[in-house]
Amino acid sequence: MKAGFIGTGSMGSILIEAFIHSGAFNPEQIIAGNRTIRKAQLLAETYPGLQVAETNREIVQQSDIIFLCVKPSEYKKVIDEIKEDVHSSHFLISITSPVLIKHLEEVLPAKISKIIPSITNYVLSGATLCIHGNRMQPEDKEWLENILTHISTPIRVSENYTRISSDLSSCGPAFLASFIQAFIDAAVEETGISVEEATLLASEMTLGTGKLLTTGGFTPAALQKRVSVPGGITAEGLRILDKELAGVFSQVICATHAKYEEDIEKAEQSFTLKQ
Ligand SMILES: NC(=O)C1=CN([C@@H]2O[C@H](COP(=O)(O)OP(=O)(O)OC[C@H]3O[C@@H](n4cnc5c(N)ncnc54)[C@H](O)[C@@H]3O)[C@@H](O)[C@H]2O)C=CC1
Ligand SMILES: O=C(O)[C@@H]1CCC=N1
Repeated sequence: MKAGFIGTGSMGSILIEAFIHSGAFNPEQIIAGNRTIRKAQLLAETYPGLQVAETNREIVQQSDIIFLCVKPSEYKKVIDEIKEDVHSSHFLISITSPVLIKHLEEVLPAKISKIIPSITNYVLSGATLCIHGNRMQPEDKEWLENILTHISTPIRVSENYTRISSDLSSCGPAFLASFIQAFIDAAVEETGISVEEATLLASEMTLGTGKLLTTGGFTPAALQKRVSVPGGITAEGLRILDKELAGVFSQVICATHAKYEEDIEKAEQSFTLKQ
């Protein structure tokens, strides 16, 4: 089986590296291309055997499964370029949330799924959201999710919940890192602890907390309760957080959803304009 990657920017590269490191694909099974070809060539230098394509058509012609890893604004252009080479036996995997599966199915005969990866997949962790199109048979869904299991926990979501699921799973690492950054900055400013030491402590804490919330059997609420010794110190800090963060995540979600609606509209226009 050959896997093709159109776009080797941030997420395309992360997926390729994660698939290789996890053993899901060996470099010889991968063909990749990018508008700035140097980015794909760098991957080939790191992973000998990985084939660099000069054109997107070449990627499609040589692949069984194609990962489309460009931004939504580039989708229509890429699809117009490759559509004659896409067959009903191809698997086409889109990794972007605002391009709806129905639009892709209207213009391409392939079996189509949308998967939303996360930077956490780089360390073979976190979720990959799976939204399968109508042509994906039960065995196709299982096959694709088996591949994704090498790098993540595949989780099926409804397309209606793509944005909020992606906020939690894919934007989440950046949101959490922003929270941790603020904690570290305050620690340094208030106490004089070194940035390095504060960062190490916060990072180890984050890893451990992630384990407690996944394999450790804790819910977020149970975890707060367990750490907050009655009459103790944690409760003093949580009191401030509860007060100051009230409503913050509602604002975050409203902002991501507003941008998402804008992107969906632009993507829809690109698909309906010049058919
Ligand atoms: N970065 C992240 O954590 C996540 C990103 N995504 C989605 O992945 C998609 C790509 O995002 P990034 O990789 O972060 O963006 P990026 O800008 O780093 O990568 C996109 C790549 O596509 C290439 N490209 C553009 N037009 C092309 C064309 N016609 N042919 C071939 N290559 C072309 C660009 O040169 C660039 O390297 C976005 O839709 C984003 O929403 C999804 C989940 C997480
Ligand atoms: O910022 C973005 O648009 C992408 C979507 C999910 C994570 N990064």
